[in-house]
Amino acid sequence: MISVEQAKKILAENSERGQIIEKKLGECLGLILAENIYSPIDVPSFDNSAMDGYAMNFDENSRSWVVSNIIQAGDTSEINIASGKAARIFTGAKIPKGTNTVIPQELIEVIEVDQIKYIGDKISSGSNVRLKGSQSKKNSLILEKGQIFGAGQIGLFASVGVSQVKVFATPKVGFIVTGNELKEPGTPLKDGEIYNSNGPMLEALLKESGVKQIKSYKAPDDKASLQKIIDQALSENDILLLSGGISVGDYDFVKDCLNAAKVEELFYKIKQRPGKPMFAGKKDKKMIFALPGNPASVHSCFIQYVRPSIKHWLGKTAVWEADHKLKITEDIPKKPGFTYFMKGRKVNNSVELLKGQQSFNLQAFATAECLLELPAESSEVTAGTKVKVYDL
Ligand SMILES: Nc1nc2c(c(=O)[nH]1)N[C@H]1C(S)=C(S)[C@@H](COP(=O)(O)OP(=O)(O)OC[C@H]3O[C@@H](n4cnc5c(N)ncnc54)[C@H](O)[C@@H]3O)O[C@H]1N2
Ligand code: MOO
Repeated sequence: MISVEQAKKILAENSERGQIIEKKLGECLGLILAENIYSPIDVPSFDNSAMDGYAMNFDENSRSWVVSNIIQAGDTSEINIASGKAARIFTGAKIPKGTNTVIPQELIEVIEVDQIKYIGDKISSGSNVRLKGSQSKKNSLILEKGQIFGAGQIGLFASVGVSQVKVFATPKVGFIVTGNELKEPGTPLKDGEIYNSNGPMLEALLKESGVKQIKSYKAPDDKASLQKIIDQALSENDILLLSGGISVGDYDFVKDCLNAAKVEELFYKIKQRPGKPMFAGKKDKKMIFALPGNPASVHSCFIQYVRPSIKHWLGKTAVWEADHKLKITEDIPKKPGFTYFMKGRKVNNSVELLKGQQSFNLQAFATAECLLELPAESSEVTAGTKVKVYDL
């Protein structure tokens, strides 16, 4: 049996990265940028007006002008404004030659149809002009690789005209739930049967982790059927998860079947609670995680081992570290020798333990915000001690 730290080290050394592929900007939400992006143009690409108003060559001594032109946003013609003249102009429209300033229309009095007068006192030369290149200079670095795509990044790239970028491909992930006792929610239960909660939970965890191609499989506790499904799922996916059947019972066939499928073992059994009998393996570049069937073990092991491996695949860095170190609000007794992962909630910059920590019990996950880690060596962790915290 290995420690949590050893298990994470082995996975960090063996995790794979997705291929670098080209994607249309509109398909990049949630993906990781795999190249530095330089602006192909100046943005704005021309000096333009920040206000609806009037453009003129402003100097402190002149306060009235004759309006000679009207310039709309999108007008591409070359317009020259003579000295003493002004142009009626609108937000986003190109600043015409011969002008350097825009006065908003609220500060202008129209004396006659084409005669205007400035009635304010705050305007100076250059006011309300958005200069060429003031957002992004041509050829300047606008985003470094490794950033995740959200609306902000997509908006920025669109503004400089980038329509296609290099990103890390997302993995195809399959998960197999094993167990004769499983029924789907929405169907009646016989005594001795339970609802399959791991399946829907794993699907949601995968989606939350940024996986887009997900296949689910179901296997009975029968070696030949399980073998067939494992072989099929291995051929169809980059990452394979299993729930259940990895412990020592007479019907726990997952490990034997993975061996038969030539999955190389990275580790089996971790000194942790919950999730002791977890298995991780590899076949070529495919990652395989067999998660102990108890639902809270599935969730906890996913957060500790599967999610970081997926994030690494997606191109993220520093995926194995805790998100915070926070004080616990109460004494927590524990047995030394095992790392504990416990469901908690953040309160005033500390973390509070939730009720219902058993590995069959999913209630705490409904209100949990994080997992807190109690170190293997300690026998009791006293209130006020800072512990590692992982956001859910
Ligand atoms: N003699 C021993 N027995 C057990 C040990 C041990 O060390 N020695 N370890 C225990 C621990 S810890 C865990 S965790 C479980 C892991 O067992 P398996 O991975 O073989 O899982 P199963 O036996 O198939 O199921 C365990 C439990 O979880 C329920 N389950 C399974 N799949 C689902 C699902 N999709 N949705 C909801 N619940 C599910 C299943 O009904 C069982 O109650 O082994 C302990 N035993
Ligand atoms: O450690 Mo096992 O994962 O249920 O309690």
